[in-house]
Amino acid sequence: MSGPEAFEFAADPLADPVFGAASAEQPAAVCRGVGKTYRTASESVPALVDVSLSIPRARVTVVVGPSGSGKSSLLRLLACIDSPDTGEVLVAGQRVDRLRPRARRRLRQRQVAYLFQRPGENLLPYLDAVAQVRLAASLRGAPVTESAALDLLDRLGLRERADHLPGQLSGGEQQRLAVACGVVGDPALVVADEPTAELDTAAAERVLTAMEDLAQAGVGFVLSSHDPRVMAIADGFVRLDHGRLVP
Ligand SMILES: Nc1ncnc2c1ncn2[C@@H]1O[C@H](COP(=O)(O)OP(=O)(O)OP(=O)(O)O)[C@@H](O)[C@H]1O
Repeated sequence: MSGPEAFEFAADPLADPVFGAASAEQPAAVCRGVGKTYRTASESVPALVDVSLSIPRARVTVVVGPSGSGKSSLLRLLACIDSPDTGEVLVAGQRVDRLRPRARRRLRQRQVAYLFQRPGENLLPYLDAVAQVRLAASLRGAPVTESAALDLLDRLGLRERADHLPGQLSGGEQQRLAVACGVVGDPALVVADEPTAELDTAAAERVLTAMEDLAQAGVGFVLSSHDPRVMAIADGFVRLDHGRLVP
């Protein structure tokens, strides 16, 4: 069989290994029976219904589905930005839904990177590229030397831009820099909602190649997209429709 396959997410997520110390075999994230409903004054919108899945490390997972199917809601839960109403979310083996706000922030800081669609929103305007990478690593509790930060920028084709501020970089370069900041310090998970939405074809392809390459080091990438170029780098898919997983 050729091409990416759906992971066996829904089959038996409870059969994952015991979630103790972080390990390469441990999934980057797991959802078990997750439900999320948005309540407004006039209605309740069930955005996710009984979602069980596992996001592996060292792979690119792409969340697909029609508009309003719950993709962004799922990514926000995985990124520890939001909490489920029912069920469990584990990131790097820790039950996110049980953590107090401070511990949840710490887990998010150490184990999760969230990339916004607009490249510039991922970066601090007053730091050059190498300083952005070093700050991201320090915030993750895993400081890196200037030379290690430069090596990472080199892998992303940004070595010559190391002393540039975000405003001096193209959108594609900014997004690759954001990917560098996302993966430095070895988080479990990099979450990106429509990461190529603001990029032209060439820039999108370079960002995606970088993600594909860096995933091999062990981080789990989870992306949502309607973009066939993003789907082309997927190792596996999560398909949603009306908030439910579809096979
Ligand atoms: N803050 C909110 N309050 C009320 N309803 C919301 C809120 N956020 C999302 N929803 C609703 O929840 C459902 C899922 O939304 P979500 O943004 O997760 O879908 P999506 O698949 O990411 O959509 P798109 O592809 O259009 O970005 C939709 O019906 C949406 O209208």
